[in-house]
Amino acid sequence: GPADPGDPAQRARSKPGGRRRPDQPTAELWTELTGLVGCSESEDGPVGGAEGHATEVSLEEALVRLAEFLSAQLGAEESCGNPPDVTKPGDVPLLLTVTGQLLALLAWIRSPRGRQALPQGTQSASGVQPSTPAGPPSQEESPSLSPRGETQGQQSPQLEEDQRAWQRLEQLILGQLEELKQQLELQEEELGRLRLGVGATDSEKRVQHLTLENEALKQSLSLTRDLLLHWGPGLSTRAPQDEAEALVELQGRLQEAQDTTEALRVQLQQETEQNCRRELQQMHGQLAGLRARMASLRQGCGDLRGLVSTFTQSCQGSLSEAQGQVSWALGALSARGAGTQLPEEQQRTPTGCPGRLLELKGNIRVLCRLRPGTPSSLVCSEPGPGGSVTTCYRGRQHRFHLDWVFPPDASQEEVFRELEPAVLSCLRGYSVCIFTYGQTGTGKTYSMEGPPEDPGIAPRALQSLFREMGTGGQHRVTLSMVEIYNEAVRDLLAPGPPERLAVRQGPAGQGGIQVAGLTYWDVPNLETLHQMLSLGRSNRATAATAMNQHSSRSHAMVTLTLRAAFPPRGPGPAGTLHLVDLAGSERAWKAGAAGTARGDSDGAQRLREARTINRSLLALGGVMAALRARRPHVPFRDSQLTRLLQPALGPGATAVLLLQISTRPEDLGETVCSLKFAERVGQVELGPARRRRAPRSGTPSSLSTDTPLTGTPCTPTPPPGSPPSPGPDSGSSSALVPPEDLPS
Ligand SMILES: Nc1ncnc2c1ncn2[C@@H]1O[C@H](COP(=O)(O)OP(=O)(O)OP(=O)(O)O)[C@@H](O)[C@H]1O
Repeated sequence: GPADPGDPAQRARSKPGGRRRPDQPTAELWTELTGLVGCSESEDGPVGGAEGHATEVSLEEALVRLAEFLSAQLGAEESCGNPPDVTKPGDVPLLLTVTGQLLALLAWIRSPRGRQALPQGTQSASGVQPSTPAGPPSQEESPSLSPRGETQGQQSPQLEEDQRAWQRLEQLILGQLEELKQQLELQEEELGRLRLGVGATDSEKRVQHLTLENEALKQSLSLTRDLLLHWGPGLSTRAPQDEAEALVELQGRLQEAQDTTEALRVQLQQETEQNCRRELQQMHGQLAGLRARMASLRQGCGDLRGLVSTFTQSCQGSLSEAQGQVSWALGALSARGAGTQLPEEQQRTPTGCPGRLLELKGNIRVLCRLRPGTPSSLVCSEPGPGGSVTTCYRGRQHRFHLDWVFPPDASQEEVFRELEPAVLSCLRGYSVCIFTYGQTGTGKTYSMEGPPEDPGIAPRALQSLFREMGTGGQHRVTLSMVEIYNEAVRDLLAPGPPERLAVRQGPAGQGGIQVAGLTYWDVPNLETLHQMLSLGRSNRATAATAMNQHSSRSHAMVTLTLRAAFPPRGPGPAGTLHLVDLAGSERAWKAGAAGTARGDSDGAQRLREARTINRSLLALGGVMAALRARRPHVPFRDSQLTRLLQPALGPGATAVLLLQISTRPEDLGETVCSLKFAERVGQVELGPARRRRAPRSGTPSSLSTDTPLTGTPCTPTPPPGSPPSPGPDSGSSSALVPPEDLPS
C-alpha cells in the first residue's frame, strides 16, 4: 500500500484506541466497515445494550477504517503480482486514487478547521480526540465541511468555500465512479471475448480472476455508495437521490457482470462435458463397428476354410477318379490291341453306366408330380421328360420348365423308375439326396412312403438296393433317421422317446456337420430295414391341420450308408442315400387360422409349427439361391434343415427334388410359389458328381469327407424279427453316416 510516513491511516493504526491489527484480514475489516455504516445510520446516538453495535462511530473513525480497508485491498492487488506503476499518471489504479482522497479527507477532518466545521458528535463518540494532525491537507481540494443543520448565515464565506470543496470532491468521486463503470464494461467485454476464446482451462482461470476483481470492485463501490448516502445529503447541494440511483444501477451492473461470469463458467463446464460425452459416444460406436467387423471377418474366415477344405477334397477325389478311368481305358486299349477279352468285372467303366449321366450332369434334377384331383384349366401340364407346367394366375400365364413332369395319374412305379438310376449310384460310392417339396396335402408323404399296397420311393429304393446288392453280404448297410420339429433335431431311431440332438459344425479343416448322440443301425436285410423305418415313422410328429388330417409337421430325413464290405481291391467307397420328406409349405395363416380364431392352444401350436416350417423352407430357398449364384458363402447355418442338408447339397453330391403340386384353383397361389422355387432350384449346380473316396488302410476311424455328418460307433444289428435295441455305444455319439472302419 502507499507507505507514506505521513499517512493518517498509518497513524490511525498505531493509535492506542485503533482496532487495526497488522495481520487483520480484509474480510474482517469489511465486516467492521459494514457494521460502522449500520451504526452511523442510527441518528439517535448510541443504541444501548448490544456490544459492538451500540457505539456511535464518528466520521473520522469510519474514514480511518475505510482507508485501512482500501489499503488492504491495494496490498492484496499488489501481492497478486500487479504492482501499479505510479510514475505513469494513466497507470495509477483507481482504488489508490480513492484511498488517497479519503486519507486527505481524514487529514482535513483532524485539522482544526475540520474539527471546527464538523459537529462534535460525528467526530468521536468516545470523546477521544484525534491526535495532532500531520499538517494541512496536502491537496487543494481538501474540503471544509459544514456541520449538518448549521444555518447559512453563521459562517457564510467559510461555508460557501466548504460547499465548493465538497462539490469538487463529489465531482471527483463521481468521476471515479464513472471510471469504475467503464472498467466494469471493459471486464464485460473481456468476458465476451473469453466466451469465444480457446483453451477451457485458461479461460476458467481468467474467469475466476475476473470474478475476484469484480467482487473487490463491488465492495469498494458499495462502501463509497454508503458513505455518500450517509454523509453526502447534508453536504452536497446536488440531488443525492440521483447519485444513489446511479450507484444502485452500477451495483446492478456489477451483479449482472457476476451473473454473466457465473453463467460463463457453467457454460464452459457444460460444453466440456458435452464434448467429452460426444467423443466417448463416437469411440463407443467405432468400437462396436470394429467388433461387428471382427465377427464377420471371423465368420468369413471359417467359411473360407470350409471352402478350401471342400475344394481340396473335391480335387483329390476327381484326380483319383480320373486316374481310375485312365487306367481302365489303357487296360481296355491294350487288351483290344492284344486281341484278348477283359474279365467281366473290368468290362464296365469304373463309374458304372447309370451313374455316368448323373456324373456328367452334376446338378440338381427337378421332377414335378401333380396331385390327382379335379382338373383345372388354371394348371395345365405337358408330362414327360423336359415337360412343363403352365399356370394362369392373376390373369398372367406362366410356363415352368422342369426335368420331368408326372401327370396326376402317374403311378408310384413310374415315378420311382426315373429315380432308380440315382438311387443305385449309391452302390458305387455316390452321395444322392432325394427330397419331396410342396404345399401340405399335395402328396409328399404319399410319394416318398406310399401306402403298403402301393409303396413309394423309399420302400422301392431300399428294395432295389438290396436286390442289387444280392444276398452275399458284400455291402454293409447302415441306417439313421431324424426329424426336425420346430427347429429341434430329434433321433427317430433312439431306443427311448425321440431325443433332441445337438447339431454342430465339425472341427476346422474337416468341414461338415456333426450330430452328437445320434443312433444308427447296421441293417442286415430288407425286413429289418422296414421294421426300423416303421419305428421311425411312428415316432415322427404328426398332427391334424385344417388342410390335412395326417399332415406331417416335421421334416424327416432317412440316411442310408452303403459300403462294399469285401471289394476285390481293398475297402470300397461308401455311398449315401438321403431320403427327405419335407413338411408342407402351406401358408401359416391357412394352417393355423382356424385354431387361432378358436383361440385354443392347439391352434396356436399349429400356427407356431407352420411358421417354423416356413422359416426353414425359406432358409432352403436362400441356400439354393446362393448355390445358384455361386456365392462364396452359402447360408447353410440359417436353419437346422439346411445344416443337415449341407452334405447332401455339397460339391460332388447329386440331388433330386420331387415337387408335388395341387391343381385346385384355391391352391393356385401356393402352386405358383412352389413352381417358382423349383425353377430356381433347377438352375443350381452342385459340381460334377463323383464317388466317395475309399478309406486309406491303416488310418483310424474317420469320416467320409463327402458326407461330413459324423458320429461314432454303430450299434449292434438287431436280430431279424425282433425290435431293434441299442448297442453299448448308443447315446454316446453316433452319426447319420457312421465311420468307415467299424466292425460289422
Ligand atoms: N398321387 C396320389 N394318388 C393318390 N392319393 C394321393 C396322391 N397324392 C396324395 N394323395 C393323398 O392325399 C392325401 C395327402 O397326401 P400326403 O399326406 O402325402 O400329403 P403331404 O404333402 O405329405 O402333406 P403334409 O405336408 O401335410 O405332410 C393323402 O390322403 C394321400 O393318400
